[in-house]
Amino acid sequence: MLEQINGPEDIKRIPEQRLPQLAEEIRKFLVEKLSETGGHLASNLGTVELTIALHRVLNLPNDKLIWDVGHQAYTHKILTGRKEEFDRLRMEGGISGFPRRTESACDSFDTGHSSTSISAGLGYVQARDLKSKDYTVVSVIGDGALTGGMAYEALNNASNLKTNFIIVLNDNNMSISPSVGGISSYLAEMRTASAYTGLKTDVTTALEKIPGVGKGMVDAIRKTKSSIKQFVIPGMFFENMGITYLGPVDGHDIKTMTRVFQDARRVEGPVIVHVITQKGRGYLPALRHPSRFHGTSPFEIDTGIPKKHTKPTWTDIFSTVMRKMGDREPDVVAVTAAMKEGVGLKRFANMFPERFFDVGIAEAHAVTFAAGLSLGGLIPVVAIYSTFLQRAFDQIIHDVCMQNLHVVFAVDRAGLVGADGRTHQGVFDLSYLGMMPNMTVMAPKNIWELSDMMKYAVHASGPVAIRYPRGEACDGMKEHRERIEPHKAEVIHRGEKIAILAVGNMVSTAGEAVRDLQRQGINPTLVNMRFVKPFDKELVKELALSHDCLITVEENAISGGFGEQILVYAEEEKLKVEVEIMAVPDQFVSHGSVKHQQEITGLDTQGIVSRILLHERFHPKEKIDAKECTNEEESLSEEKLENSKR
Ligand SMILES: Cc1ncc(C[n+]2csc(CCOP(=O)(O)OP(=O)(O)O)c2C)c(N)n1
Ligand SMILES: CC(=O)[C@@H](O)[C@H](O)COP(=O)(O)O
Ligand SMILES: [Mg+2]
Repeated sequence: MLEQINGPEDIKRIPEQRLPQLAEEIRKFLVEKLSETGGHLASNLGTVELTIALHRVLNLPNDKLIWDVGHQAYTHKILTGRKEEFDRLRMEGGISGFPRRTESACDSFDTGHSSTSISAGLGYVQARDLKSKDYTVVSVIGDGALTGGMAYEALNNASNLKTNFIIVLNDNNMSISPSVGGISSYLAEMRTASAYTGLKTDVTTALEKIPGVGKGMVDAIRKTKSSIKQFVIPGMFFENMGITYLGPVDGHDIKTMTRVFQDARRVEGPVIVHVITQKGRGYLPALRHPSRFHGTSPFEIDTGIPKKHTKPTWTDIFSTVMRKMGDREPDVVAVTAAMKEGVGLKRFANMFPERFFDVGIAEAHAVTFAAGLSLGGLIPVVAIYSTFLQRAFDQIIHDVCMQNLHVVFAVDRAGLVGADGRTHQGVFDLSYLGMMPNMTVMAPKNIWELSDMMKYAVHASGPVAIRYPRGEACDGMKEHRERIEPHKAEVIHRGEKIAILAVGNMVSTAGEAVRDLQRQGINPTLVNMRFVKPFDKELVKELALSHDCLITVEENAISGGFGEQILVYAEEEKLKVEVEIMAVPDQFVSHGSVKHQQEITGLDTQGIVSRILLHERFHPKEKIDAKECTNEEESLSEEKLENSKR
């Protein structure tokens, strides 16, 4: 039946009784495709029927369907004519793992970060009404995403709306790990309440329909604040805010959901449809281990076991350091914003549950909460992905840096992240952290340095951030393990004329480039900066005197990054040295492998070599005389060329 689905209208042509079979075909398709490509499997297995029901009711692309986070929109992509693209899901040139307006007219809003869907949907609604347009707006938000503050700001704002706005709460009782906090308990209570009373749709609406009893009784119930009434009427929290509540509805029953969505379209005002789904449904390994299959690498279908065994990641090293730190440092506590597994705090959480805090998808709160922990005498280690820490920009400045509080930021996934693409690139942290007074920013070159930096950070004072990338950790350069001294860089190799100032993971890449260049008779100096802020000014000054050119290399946006700091410093100090910056150009970098992303941004070994070879004056004399130099510029791809011209 799946072959009949090639565009948004096709789902409406399938007879209703055949839809459950279609749902199973879609699940099989997803498991097969993702076993090869990897991707967000568990959430997508849970939203197959929900998506079918929504597509039966809505008219896309006229109606607007907004997926929160967007990691659960694979069935939506299949139903809107993109199933043939799944072989290249999240690969360079292939479809994104998230909704993209440039990919399809049926994608109404680009997502990737959590808890934005209600705000965006409400914006669409207000624009629709002001411009007298006629379309339905639906925001689909998960119970995990509903732990994010933005969702409440938007609900608060939506509550006095007089026209239709549908919010579907996709409740699978899971974030990446089990959902945490009060809202999770509240939703659990609603599920229990409905099971107890046997009520499957809106109680207040149902009562209103009873002649002679309805409205008065509903008003009385609405005014009552007793916990008994809360128990009897699921959704009272929303109803009290002026948002009609429908549900809970079985999120795998297409027929009932279709009916409820049709009802929801008739509500004049905001309406929440509470849908209960199962994360990982239909594939046993994902059902048993929904966190592990939240985002998966390619796996064997029979067992669910990953196809490729990887070396320890930077996150694994951080995880081990934190576990050991937990034993030795009783004041160290760990904070995550719903990413216990992702940031490697699971073992710490198991060993020191009272010193571990999962605050939900609430990065801004996590940081201010850590400020309080610090003032209370603890040493909080806040582990958040670089891209999500952007959410807490103001909190880091206002609540941590301004009070110069000792908070350690473990900034994971810093740099190019690969398959998640533009929404998740961690390429801004050196810029946004580097601009904050009092902040120390460090980046390790290898696993031992990450461990040493963590120890240094925990014993330091003031805010300290350590940034490290996604993926396999560098276990080379073990012989270079100088003690970490405040703000001091480490000279890896003394050469001449050119000095490469490399940051974090770029040190090993630059090391390879140096070896390559040495074979060509060029012998650059290589420095592991270690501290991006404050950086080693003494050394930079000394290198400026002894070299013609300083080349900075960082996996961060060019704007406001490390290179720009060096440039400004060189100007301020009137250093007679050329400064060149190698960094991520001023553009969003799409999904693909990290290797590809490094290539197109010029941040791979070859990119560094080519950049240095562009300077003919640094070539060995005999080579220039013999005119043996190849014109590297010609052999560069257009993208690389753009990059090297910067
Ligand atoms: C701001 C932000 N923080 C963290 C994440 C990482 N993240 C992606 S999905 C997810 C869990 C979402 O849970 P839910 O909305 O319930 O969807 P489910 O995975 O259960 O389908 C998290 C924490 C994110 N995308 N954005
Ligand atoms: C959708 C989302 O934001 C997360 O699931 C993210 O994709 C995880 O990324 P990692 O695979 O790097 O942990
Ligand atoms: Mg969920």
